[in-house]
Amino acid sequence: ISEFYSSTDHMTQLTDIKRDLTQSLQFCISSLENQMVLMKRALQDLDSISDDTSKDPEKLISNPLTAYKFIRQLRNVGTAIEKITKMDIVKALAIVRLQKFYRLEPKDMTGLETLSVLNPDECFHIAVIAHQNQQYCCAILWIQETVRKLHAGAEAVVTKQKVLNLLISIQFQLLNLPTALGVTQPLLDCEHLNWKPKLQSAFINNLKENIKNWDGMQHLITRFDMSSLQNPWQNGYEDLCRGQGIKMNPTRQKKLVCRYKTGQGNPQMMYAPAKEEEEWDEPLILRYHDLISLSEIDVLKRLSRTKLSRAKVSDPVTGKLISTTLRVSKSAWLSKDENPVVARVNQRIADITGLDVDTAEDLQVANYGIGGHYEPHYDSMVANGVPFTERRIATVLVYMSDVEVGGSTVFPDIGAALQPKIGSAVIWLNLLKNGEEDTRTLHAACPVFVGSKWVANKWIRCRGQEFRRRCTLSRSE
Ligand SMILES: O=C(O)CCC(=O)C(=O)O
Ligand SMILES: [Fe+2]
Repeated sequence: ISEFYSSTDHMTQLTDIKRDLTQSLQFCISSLENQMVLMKRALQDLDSISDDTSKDPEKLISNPLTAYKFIRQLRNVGTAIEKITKMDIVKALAIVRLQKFYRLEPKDMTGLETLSVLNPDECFHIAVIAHQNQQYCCAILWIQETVRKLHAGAEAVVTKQKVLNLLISIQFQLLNLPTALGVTQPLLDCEHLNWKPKLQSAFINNLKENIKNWDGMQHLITRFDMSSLQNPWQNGYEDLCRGQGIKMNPTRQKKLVCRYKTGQGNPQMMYAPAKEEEEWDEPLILRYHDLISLSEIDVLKRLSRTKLSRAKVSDPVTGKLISTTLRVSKSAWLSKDENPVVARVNQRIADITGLDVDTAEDLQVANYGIGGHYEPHYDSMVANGVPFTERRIATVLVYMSDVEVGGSTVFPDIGAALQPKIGSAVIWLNLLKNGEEDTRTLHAACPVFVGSKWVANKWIRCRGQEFRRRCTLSRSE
């Protein structure tokens, strides 16, 4: 301050500073007041859902729409705004992914549960997120839903202008000429050099026209054929997730059997035979029922909860672990020294496979939320260029939950789909007898639609199996 006294010029600067400070304070106060209003409203919203939440929290978060709504409401409370804002975008994106995947319209989704009906603002928010992610068809479907709700008289903050604005920009991006031209026509009349305000006013006039004809607008909002949402190179994978395209004829199916497996002289297996079921013949995929108990599952979940972090995949170019939308789940590694239950599960896997698990990777527990998935991939690590001994000869996938809807493990190449069943484990070999990758083992985890999916992976390596599963020079024998 003493520095400012030394010249009048600096004093005038002080008045500028005073003005700036006043303006910023006013701005802060008004935005805080706005936030207060939002927070009070959110509090009311939270109060109105608290009964359902405390009654059955799992149920609330296991439905894509109620989970999304819940997170939206939490976001408004104001604490950790940034973190929670990201979460509700992630949830909105998950809804868009599910919708594309299972070819659903918003009304099919909102019909899932009467509780979960979204308000027009929430529908519009999903439309905005879909638009930002270039999912134009989904965005239009959510605009339709917003319009439907506004027409039904639902209360909303979103204005008709906003909805139309978004619709028009999507129509442009989709090159939907009839609608797009309706907006651009007035622009052709602009002759003056000063084009920007003209352009804006033409746009706004057109918007006003549209708003006048709001009731007629519904017909302008075209209906979309959901089959156009299909992504051609994911064909088969998506079908299998929807329960279509399973390639198993009755003659083959009849040959699949169940048996009690007593092991080759393994005393553990003689006392407690494993319930083995053939899920698939070529290549062989086996399922072991009741491989782990509910209480063991509880322990594994508890051990991983504190450690769960976003699952990564290895970058095919650099080999580094990266997080991508190809794999959306959280995972944690559990070592056998951590808890006797981990060691016990490892031992049971050794017993049923007859393979050496001392050389295997730690147990990897994974949890998929709604929309969580893993796109088609191989587990073998052959493509990652790891030495032969480190390749994953076998995968043991333990299901630690049932999944209400979605979440199957599918094999697009062979047309197989495996349903998660709590306590059971499925097993397949990723390598042929000569050590090459068995390309039929390409597999994926379908997006979870309703529920939460828990699995544990045990990847068994080649090292240690030299005398248990001998190599050959040919592919099969
Ligand atoms: O969760 C599933 O169904 C499959 C998971 C999987 O393939 C993996 O983690 O490598
Ligand atoms: Fe896998």
